[in-house]
Amino acid sequence: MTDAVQPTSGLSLDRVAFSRAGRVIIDGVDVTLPRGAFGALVGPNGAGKSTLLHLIASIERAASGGIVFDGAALPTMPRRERARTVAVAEQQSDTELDLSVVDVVMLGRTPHLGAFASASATDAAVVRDALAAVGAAGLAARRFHTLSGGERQRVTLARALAQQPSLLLADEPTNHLDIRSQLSALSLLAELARGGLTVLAALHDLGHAAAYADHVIVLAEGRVVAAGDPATVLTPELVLDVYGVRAAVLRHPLTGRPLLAFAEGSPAAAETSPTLDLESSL
Ligand SMILES: Nc1ncnc2c1ncn2[C@@H]1O[C@H](COP(=O)(O)OP(=O)(O)OP(=O)(O)O)[C@@H](O)[C@H]1O
Repeated sequence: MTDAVQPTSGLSLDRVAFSRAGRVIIDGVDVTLPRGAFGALVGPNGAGKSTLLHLIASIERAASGGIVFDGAALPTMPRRERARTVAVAEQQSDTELDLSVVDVVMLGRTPHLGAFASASATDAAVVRDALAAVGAAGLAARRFHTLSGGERQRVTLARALAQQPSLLLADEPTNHLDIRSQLSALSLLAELARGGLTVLAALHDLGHAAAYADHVIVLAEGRVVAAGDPATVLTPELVLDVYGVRAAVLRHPLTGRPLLAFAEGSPAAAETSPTLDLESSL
């Protein structure tokens, strides 16, 4: 099941394909994500999530297919314009950068600076706001390479936010974060999406996708096997098919959103893993 509706604005991928060393990694992927939506890209290890984000950001070039954002083809967009449009927060940030945190986040302002122009008070304010948004204001004066994994993750997200993009791609933005920071990062992304930013985040945690995303895209072996709203897509059958894991889908007692519980087991046992309403199951 894939979305058939083409949005007038937002992200649209049309039969995107990519191979590496003769092996097909992305195999005719269609994606539709309206502007201001928080999309979660999920799928098993090696499914092609990071590769797809790289193709959208033009870090790598698709062999074929269309990648369009707000009506403009991203791969052929002038580099500087693309850098003002799309930002990527990667999971593996440059750990050896011997720069202060403020300078790392200021790198996000590069596409907005004139040639040879130095950062303005506005740039400094954007950097400050980005650090505050990710809860990292207190790290501003630190050297980036001295930060912990979770601190780097937040600063990397701040650098992407400082770019003030219209499309934010985040590769496992909760990796390395403690539970409170995971939830803050996800609610920040959801809030930014409500403000009009289009967000596509590769997430491993299906529970996070269910709890925060407007739209879930499931990738397996380089293909989209399901896409749509979390409650429709994240079913026990889908989880079993794609991950080989039994799942029960409950209703979160605090938020009303889907809540997934997992168990290893045989497909036969999965027949007893229905979609449940937590309140009715208690
Ligand atoms: N540099 C490379 N050379 C050869 N194959 C690669 C390279 N990078 C990735 N691949 C392969 O491409 C496929 C997709 O990888 P990708 O990193 O996009 O998957 P992913 O869904 O992000 O995985 P994970 O959840 O493990 O991060 C995998 O089979 C991987 O082994």
